[in-house]
Amino acid sequence: MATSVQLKTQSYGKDRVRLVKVVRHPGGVQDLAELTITVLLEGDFEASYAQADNRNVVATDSVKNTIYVLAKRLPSVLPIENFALTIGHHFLHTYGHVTRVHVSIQQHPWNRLVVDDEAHPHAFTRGGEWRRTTQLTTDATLAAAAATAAWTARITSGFRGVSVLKTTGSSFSNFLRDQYTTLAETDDRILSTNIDCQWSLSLTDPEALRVTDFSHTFDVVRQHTLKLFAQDNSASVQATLFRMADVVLRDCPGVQEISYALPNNHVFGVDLKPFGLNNTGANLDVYMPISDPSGLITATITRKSANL
Ligand SMILES: O=c1[nH]c(=O)c2[nH]c(=O)[nH]c2[nH]1
Repeated sequence: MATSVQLKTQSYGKDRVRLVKVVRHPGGVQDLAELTITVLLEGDFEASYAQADNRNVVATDSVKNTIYVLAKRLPSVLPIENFALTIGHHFLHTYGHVTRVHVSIQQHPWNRLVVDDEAHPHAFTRGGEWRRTTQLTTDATLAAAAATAAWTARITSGFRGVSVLKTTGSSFSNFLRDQYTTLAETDDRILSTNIDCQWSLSLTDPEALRVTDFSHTFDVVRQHTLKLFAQDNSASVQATLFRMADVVLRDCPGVQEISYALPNNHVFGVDLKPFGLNNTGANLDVYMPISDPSGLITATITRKSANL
């Protein structure tokens, strides 16, 4: 039967693969990594959609198994960027009909428990709900075009869900006022957000990827972001976001561009006038956090190209 439709794009694989890897050092100290992983494949899979022909389909169950096998073979799954590179490399090279692999990894924080002032060798406490993240896309067609490189990859690093709040040092005024505006200007408010930050590194070849210290960059970007949040005399979430990006791009020459998504989790002063209480201005100290809706400020900041 002739058909007038065709597959435009596809990717498939396994989502939310959960993995814990323990590294046991001589002497009894053990390390722990907990990851959630997504692997999606692109390539010659049209027949599985259009002709119900599964011969080229690597079962998503096999994709999941492969992740565990690769984790077993490696001494460590950290840093997650290197594990993503191993996974991407594996699928691209094992299956000739796979032309592109997307790998996304989240690392859930576990900190060593401190017992009687000493770091415990094998007990941990969950370090909150934030996650370190990486996204990798590796592409065989690009590699073939480059001819010299065995393969190539685009990789981003980041973190999501880092919850921060400051009780002063934030204002919001001089914004557009029209018939829809009810918000009062403020020169002192609570600023609360969950930082979502992703950056890309300028990596040109597999060797650059291999020697990059992803964890050092992660530490520096996170520290700069949190320090700027605390110290900035914020005129708006937008202005603070831009300053965060500016300080990272100034101090990390390898970072090509950086994106933030910052919800503005509103925490408004409560009107206590009906109770004869002054809860405004210098007397404001009782607030009500609003769960929904929040503002959401997103931006990508990049380097100006040299010839601009
Ligand atoms: O920092 C802010 N930026 C906005 O765009 C905005 N809009 C709003 O209602 N409050 C705020 N705060």
